[in-house]
Amino acid sequence: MAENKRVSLRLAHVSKSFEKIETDEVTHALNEINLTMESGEFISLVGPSGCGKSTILRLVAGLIQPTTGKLTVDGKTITEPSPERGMVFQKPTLFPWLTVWDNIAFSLRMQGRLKGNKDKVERMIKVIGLEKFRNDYPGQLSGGMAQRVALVRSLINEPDILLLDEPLGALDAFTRMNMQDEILKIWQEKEQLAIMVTHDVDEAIYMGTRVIVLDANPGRVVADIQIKEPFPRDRSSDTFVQYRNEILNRLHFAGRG
Ligand SMILES: Nc1ncnc2c1ncn2[C@@H]1O[C@H](COP(=O)(O)OP(=O)(O)OP(=O)(O)O)[C@@H](O)[C@H]1O
Repeated sequence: MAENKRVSLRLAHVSKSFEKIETDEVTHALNEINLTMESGEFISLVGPSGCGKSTILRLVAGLIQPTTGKLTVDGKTITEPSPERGMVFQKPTLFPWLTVWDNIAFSLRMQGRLKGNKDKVERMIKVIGLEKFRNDYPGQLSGGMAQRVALVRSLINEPDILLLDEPLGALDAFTRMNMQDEILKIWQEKEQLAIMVTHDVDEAIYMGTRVIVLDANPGRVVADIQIKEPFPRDRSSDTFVQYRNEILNRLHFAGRG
């Protein structure tokens, strides 16, 4: 596979408010977020419900615009979605009328790039171990299988920035751990910038090179912790437990508002 372009993502003084038209009520989803993230980093975003984690991903994806402040990739303002920033949602969003193979191949076909790239589709199917299911439809797959398809469907575009919104939230513990390793394998190979929202502190530490803790009302960063452990991480090591305690502590204080 081709090397990804190295990028630098910057959020400068980013705030985002949502206004309810019926009640004039304003939610300050994010307030004054200042962050710089680089290719090769795996960023885990954790924090209490409503602290703006998904809003950060949607801003980076270009699905919404900040109320004030700026998001830039290599100095260029993000104004709209781009295949260079791929998003994977918690609920797998597959086309029910297309087979596994066609779902994965969809974006290549739309861009007229499928011819000559069919081996890429094959490789992705192999990575997720669904060779025998290539001709099945999403309705015939388990939740974990569908999520794997959704993941590689996004990865096939080789995005410079991979946005993961609780991609493993709906999976059972065993599938979830396997998927964590699969995502890490692909990320390590591509050295892209990955930003993942998770509610699971162990997952955040197991996968992240950096864990960012947010608090709500208004959404803001309360801790930015580098995880300096080599991969693969040992969930029961002393250092891992120390990181877990530190992050749980921050979350506890965050939760108290
Ligand atoms: N389109 C919208 N319209 C109005 N309010 C919104 C909208 N999107 C998000 N919000 C509000 O902004 C705040 C942050 O939402 P967001 O989904 O980013 O939080 P989160 O940290 O991802 O939460 P959770 O962990 O529960 O998924 C919440 O109070 C939410 O209700």
